[in-house]
Parts: sequence; C-alpha cells; structure tokens
Amino acid sequence: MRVSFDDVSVARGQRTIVAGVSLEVPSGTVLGLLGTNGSGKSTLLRAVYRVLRPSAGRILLDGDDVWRLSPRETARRVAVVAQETNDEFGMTVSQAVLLGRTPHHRGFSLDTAQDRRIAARAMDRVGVGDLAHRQVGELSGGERQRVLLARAITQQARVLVLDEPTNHLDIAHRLELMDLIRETGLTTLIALHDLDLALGHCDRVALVADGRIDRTGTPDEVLTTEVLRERFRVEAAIIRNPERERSHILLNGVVRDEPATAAVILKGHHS
Ligand SMILES: Nc1ncnc2c1ncn2[C@@H]1O[C@H](COP(=O)(O)OP(=O)(O)OP(=O)(O)O)[C@@H](O)[C@H]1O
Repeated sequence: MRVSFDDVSVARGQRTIVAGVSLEVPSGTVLGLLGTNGSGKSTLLRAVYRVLRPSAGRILLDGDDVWRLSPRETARRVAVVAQETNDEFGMTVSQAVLLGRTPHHRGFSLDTAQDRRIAARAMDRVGVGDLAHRQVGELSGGERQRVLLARAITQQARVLVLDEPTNHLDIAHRLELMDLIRETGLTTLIALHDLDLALGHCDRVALVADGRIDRTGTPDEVLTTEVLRERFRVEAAIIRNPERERSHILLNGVVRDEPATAAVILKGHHS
C-alpha cells in the first residue's frame, strides 16, 4: 500500500509543528524518519494513524484520505507500534496481542479460533510466545515493545508505523526487529534515532528538521558526514563494509561550539 503526504501541516495550539510535508512512500518501502529530538517525527506519524488531524494537507493510503476513512478502516490498513501505550498494562500478553484482531471483528463479536492462531503465530515470530500468560505490566521495556510488535503483526494491516521501536531493545533484538520488518514486506514508516540501524536497514530515509523534510534519499545519500555534523551535531566517519555491502557510522564525538561563541556565552554569564 502506497502512503502519500500531500503538503501536510500539523499545529498544536498556536504552534505549527509540522509544516508543508510532501512525501511519497511506495508500496513495500521501509522509510526511516530521522531527526533530532523535537524535530516533528512523532507528530508526523501521529497524523498517519489518526491521532492528530493535519491543519492543512492530506495523508493518502493508496489514494484514500486517512481522515475520510473510518477509524476501523484505518486500523485495517495501518498498524502502529507507538511509544506511549499503557492501556494494556492489566492484560495478559495474549489478550494484548489479540486486540490486534479488533478491526476485523463485526460489532462486539468474540475472538475466533483463527484469530487466536494468527496471534499465536505473531507471538512466536517475535519471540514472545513463552510470555503469553504474563501480565503486560510486569514485562521489561524490551519485552513489552516486542509484544506491541506482535499485536501490530496480528492486525494484518498493509502499512506499519513504528515510533522509535528500538529504544528498549538489546542489540540482537534491534537487528531482529529490523529483519522482521523487512520480511513482512509491508510499507513501513519508522522513526529512528539509531542512525547506523537506518543506514543498514531502511530503503529510504527522510531527514526531519524543524517540522519540515530537509532531504530524502537512500540512507547512503542522506547520511553523509556533513549532514551528521550540521544536522546531528556529531563528528563521524562513514566506512564501507564490503562483505555486507553496507556502510557504518563511526562516531567520533559531539561538535563543540566555536570557541568565539563559547566565550560570548561565558562573558554573558558573568556580566
Ligand atoms: N501537545 C503539544 N503541545 C505543544 N507542543 C507539542 C505538543 N506535543 C509535541 N509538541 C512539540 O512539537 C515538537 C515536535 O515534537 P515530536 O514529538 O513530534 O518530535 P520528535 O521528532 O518525535 O522528537 P523525539 O525524537 O524527541 O521523540 C516539539 O518541539 C514538541 O515540544
């Protein structure tokens, strides 16, 4: 399923947080949204899964405006792994994962044997099958994140939206998550802080800065040493691993303010 952003702006109160974003995400593409804290990645994603209505512009799923679809129809098309979900704390893992079937139910119909099979398969796939009877509220951050991914897979949507899904995951689970996303073949929008992961696992990346798309391209095109210095304030080298045919980022340190600027700040501080 293709996702199109057509001149999308999102305001919170008086402030425009996302401004005039236009972007095409072809079917089956894994798109990484990159950018520093507060640049607007989550806000943009929330507009896709119908939490924040754009103040201007449209988000289209295969040409259909998300905000003209019913919430249920959107949920059939878009599955979400978001940061702030506490609703399922009192549930068992299997109950939380089965929630992914809700958009496919008519009215208040109950889970079927097929629903339970789909959920069980998703839990096994992300390696939380043995947690099925545990309470979600008792799990570690990383375990919970994988349960949310199992729920998203259970939903059988064609677009997957993930907001910083790797922040609680250990290294192996990070890599597994990205491989799993690839295997699903779904159109995926994923906000990531781990730039090396983006470099190795995204088809395309979009750099978000001050609520706008600063540039888009393949990870190798976008993540240059200049961009890392100017947009992310880090000195880094990009090295090529010929065996894996991919690049890696070697971080050297934070870009320090110019001495002249620092002197002015110090002076201002003392006066
Ligand atoms: N409810 C709100 N009211 C006003 N401003 C908000 C609100 N929610 C977020 N913002 C602001 O919008 C901007 C973008 O926030 P957003 O969460 O989209 O950034 P982000 O790129 O996802 O950041 P991070 O990497 O830190 O998660 C920030 O400056 C934030 O303070």
